[in-house]
Amino acid sequence: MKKQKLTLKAQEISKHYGSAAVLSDVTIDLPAGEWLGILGESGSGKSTLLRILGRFLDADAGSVYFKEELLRPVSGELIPGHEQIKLIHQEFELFPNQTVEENIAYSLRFYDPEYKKERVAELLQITGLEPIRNQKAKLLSGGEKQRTAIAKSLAEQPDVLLLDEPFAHLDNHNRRVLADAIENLRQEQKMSCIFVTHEASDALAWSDRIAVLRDGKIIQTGSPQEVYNQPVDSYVAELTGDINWLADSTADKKRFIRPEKIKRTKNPEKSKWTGSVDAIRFHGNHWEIRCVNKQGSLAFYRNRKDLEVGEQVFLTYSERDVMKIQ
Ligand SMILES: Nc1ncnc2c1ncn2[C@@H]1O[C@H](COP(=O)(O)OP(=O)(O)OP(=O)(O)O)[C@@H](O)[C@H]1O
Repeated sequence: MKKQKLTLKAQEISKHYGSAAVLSDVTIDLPAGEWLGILGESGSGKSTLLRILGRFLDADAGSVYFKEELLRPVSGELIPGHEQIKLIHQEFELFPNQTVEENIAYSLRFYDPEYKKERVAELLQITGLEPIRNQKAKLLSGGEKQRTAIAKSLAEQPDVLLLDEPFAHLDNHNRRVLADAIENLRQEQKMSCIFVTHEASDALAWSDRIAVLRDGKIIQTGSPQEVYNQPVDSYVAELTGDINWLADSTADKKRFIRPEKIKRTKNPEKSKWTGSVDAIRFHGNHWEIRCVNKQGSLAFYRNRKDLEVGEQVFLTYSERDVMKIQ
């Protein structure tokens, strides 16, 4: 195992709002350079956790360390936050009447003008904002605001970036552009990042490691592949993708399989599941075929539409791909 120092460490963080527990004993390790995705449903406590990590909110119990330094409580301080940990809120906090370039340059107002100019140009390029550098912030789309806020927060090269739902409310085009900007950041800026999301596909695509947050508790941490292929329970299995419960599941041993692991066979002797097509749905890059028999239903994917509703199908899968949860 690689010996690596942590940039950020949160230890046994708990937080209540009134009598409601929002976070319970949350422990998070962020090694230098890692992108950690926190995946959880709406209301699971993601934003609260980010605000505690960014020093905008105090936990009721637990500690946050930045490179071995225990962070002081934030309440009572005039300016919350931390110089090396930048939190980008969902509201972005840009100056509406200033241009993209002016918003970014503001973060560097105490720097040498020559350096400021170079750094702003670099940030505009990394985040793909160069073509709209002179656009006023109030006229930007959601995705452009998001990228400007990221560029502004990166200006002083913080060690840790905290992103609250970076892809929320973006159309496909803006998601693509932001994704390219993030890829550039990962490669060129070498910073650590914690981002929270309720979209499994974003967490799976962008994280080195994922922590699944459910009702304020971390219930699984692992690589995207581990969380997807070896979920600790049916909640994580269903949160991270489509699943088919197999009819031989029992109360104390549930068995399920992802639709992409199921194959069609023309040979009835090789079939593990026989039924008829009940519905066909087009998803752009694949077709979802939903089949039924007396025991239940099963969905699988095809990359072309070679079946009709009502048609009989023989399906097979490898026992290796069946996931089992006690
Ligand atoms: N200032 C507050 N006072 C009281 N309750 C709050 C406060 N802030 C958040 N909550 C509650 O705490 C819970 C967790 O909120 P939080 O915003 O951290 O969740 P989230 O996972 O980020 O949700 P979303 O994905 O919808 O933004 C929610 O039930 C929310 O209503």
